[in-house]
Amino acid sequence: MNIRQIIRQKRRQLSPVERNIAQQAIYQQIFHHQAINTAKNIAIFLSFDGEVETTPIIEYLWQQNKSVYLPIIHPFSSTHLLFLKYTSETQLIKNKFGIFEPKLNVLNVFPYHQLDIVFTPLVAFDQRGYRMGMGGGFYDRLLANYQTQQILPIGLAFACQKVQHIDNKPWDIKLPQIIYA
Ligand SMILES: Nc1nc2c(c(=O)[nH]1)N(C=O)[C@@H](CNc1ccc(C(=O)N[C@@H](CCC(=O)O)C(=O)O)cc1)CN2
Ligand SMILES: Nc1ncnc2c1ncn2[C@@H]1O[C@H](COP(=O)(O)OP(=O)(O)OP(=O)(O)O)[C@@H](O)[C@H]1O
Repeated sequence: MNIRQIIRQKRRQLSPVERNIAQQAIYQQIFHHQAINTAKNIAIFLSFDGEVETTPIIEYLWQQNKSVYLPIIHPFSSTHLLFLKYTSETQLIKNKFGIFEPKLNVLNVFPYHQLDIVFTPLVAFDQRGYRMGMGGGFYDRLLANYQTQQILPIGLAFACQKVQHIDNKPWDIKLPQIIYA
């Protein structure tokens, strides 16, 4: 097994109690986070494969009148993501990876550079903020120029996903913040 598979398995194997305790601590950090509370347009993701459960975060953001967006795999350029507005009315369909995403309606596509916060999924991360994702390069491409666009990417993870050192490649982006517990 490679490191990606090992950490994915560790993440799936967290017990319900461990998962719950960690998630409550993560949610508390988010609910008290200055940049999140002052943001307007926030991209997040729907969890799969044992990722931190994002539904309570989304509920909180809706309550705070934030606009929430979810990634979809770009229909004509399958290496890129698009962000679509997510409301309680949004129709969800499973993408080719088995992850739920909003049904494409061009009216709901939101320009990436207008996002304030991008919650970023990850498989493994290190102290420096380097991350390893699912291997598609989606978030590395997406966030390549985040610093010039006033976007704040925030990684979300369990403590068991932290590793000593990510052997980072030239295209790997370093996350300025990772919320984990
Ligand atoms: N919740 C969530 N949504 C997300 C991501 C994520 O990491 N988490 N992504 C972050 O980039 C993108 C999806 N990236 C993915 C890349 C590879 C695989 C995957 O399971 N690959 C299979 C083999 C390929 C296949 O089935 O076609 C595997 O690893 O077994 C899944 C998602 C967009 N949406
Ligand atoms: N900024 C970029 N421009 C062009 N290609 C890129 C870029 N970032 C990543 N890639 C390509 O994507 C592929 C997958 O990258 P990598 O294994 O680092 O993905 P990952 O970080 O694990 O996945 P993700 O970002 O989707 O969570 C690499 O082969 C790389 O060539």
